[in-house]
Amino acid sequence: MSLRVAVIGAAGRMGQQVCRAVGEADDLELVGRFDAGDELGDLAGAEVAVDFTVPDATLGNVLHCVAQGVHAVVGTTGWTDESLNQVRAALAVQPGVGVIIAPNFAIGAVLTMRFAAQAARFYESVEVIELHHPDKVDAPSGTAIRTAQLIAAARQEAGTPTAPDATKSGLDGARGARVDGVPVHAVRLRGLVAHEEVLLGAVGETLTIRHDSFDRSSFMSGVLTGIRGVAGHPGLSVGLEEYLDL
Ligand SMILES: NC(=O)C1=CN([C@@H]2O[C@H](COP(=O)(O)OP(=O)(O)OC[C@H]3O[C@@H](n4cnc5c(N)ncnc54)[C@H](OP(=O)(O)O)[C@@H]3O)[C@@H](O)[C@H]2O)C=CC1
Ligand SMILES: O=C(O)C1=N[C@H](C(=O)O)C[C@H](O)C1
Repeated sequence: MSLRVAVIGAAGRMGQQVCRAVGEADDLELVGRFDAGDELGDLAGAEVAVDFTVPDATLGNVLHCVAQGVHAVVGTTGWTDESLNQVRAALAVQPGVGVIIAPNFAIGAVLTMRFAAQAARFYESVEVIELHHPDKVDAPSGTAIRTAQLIAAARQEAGTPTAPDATKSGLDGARGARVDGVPVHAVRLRGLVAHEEVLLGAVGETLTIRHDSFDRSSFMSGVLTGIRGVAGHPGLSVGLEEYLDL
């Protein structure tokens, strides 16, 4: 028997790819497509809903899914500690329901975050650069924010000193945005899809960890892992790594 799946944001760049990937999977059945303005209702009887919408809408969509007892696989960005806690509170009264919120479903991006966190304590300096298509509405990317948070946490745990930076004057924004103290720079360029570089520097050497998604098909294997795994992971999981044996 196939797992019934609904897609929210189905007409979007990611939503269209997810609908295709679900439609092509023998063990999954696409039962509903929802877009802006649609009533989610009972999510067309889906057991799992996938959300690739916009930061302003995703929390409401996920809370609706949880209230309906529908598992949720979420790729939309814009999550904060506060909105994640609202999901945890909703899940507390719906035992058995699973939600996975992952800033990036591409395996290379998951590994980049992991490798960057491993490397971070060995280098004096670290900066993150994310590069995306110019139709992206948020900056920096959710992946870059999460990468910087993981780097900062690893450095704090290891007692790594703050990275050196003698900048005293200059133009606003020239040093990027700070995420937990880590500089994050966002590039928007026609021709790109989704790319990230973590630059690490020590005396006499640098290490660059780079991931490139050249096509949105790169996210589909991870999304399908989320869809197939979410019922077996009740509660909130943040990051695809929680489903992988890393
Ligand atoms: N985790 C991951 O691996 C990835 C995450 N993303 C993230 O996914 C999100 C979507 O990206 P992308 O597909 O490129 O964006 P798009 O703008 O192409 O798609 C978003 C879709 O959601 C629709 N939408 C807006 N509001 C609602 C709502 N309230 N209910 C239902 N649908 C709604 C939009 O409709 P309309 O245009 O009519 O407003 C649009 O069709 C972004 O946050 C992006 O950062 C992207 C790629 C990979
Ligand atoms: O909007 C995108 O395209 C992407 N969004 C996600 C993010 O903000 O990290 C994931 C990936 O970078 C593509």
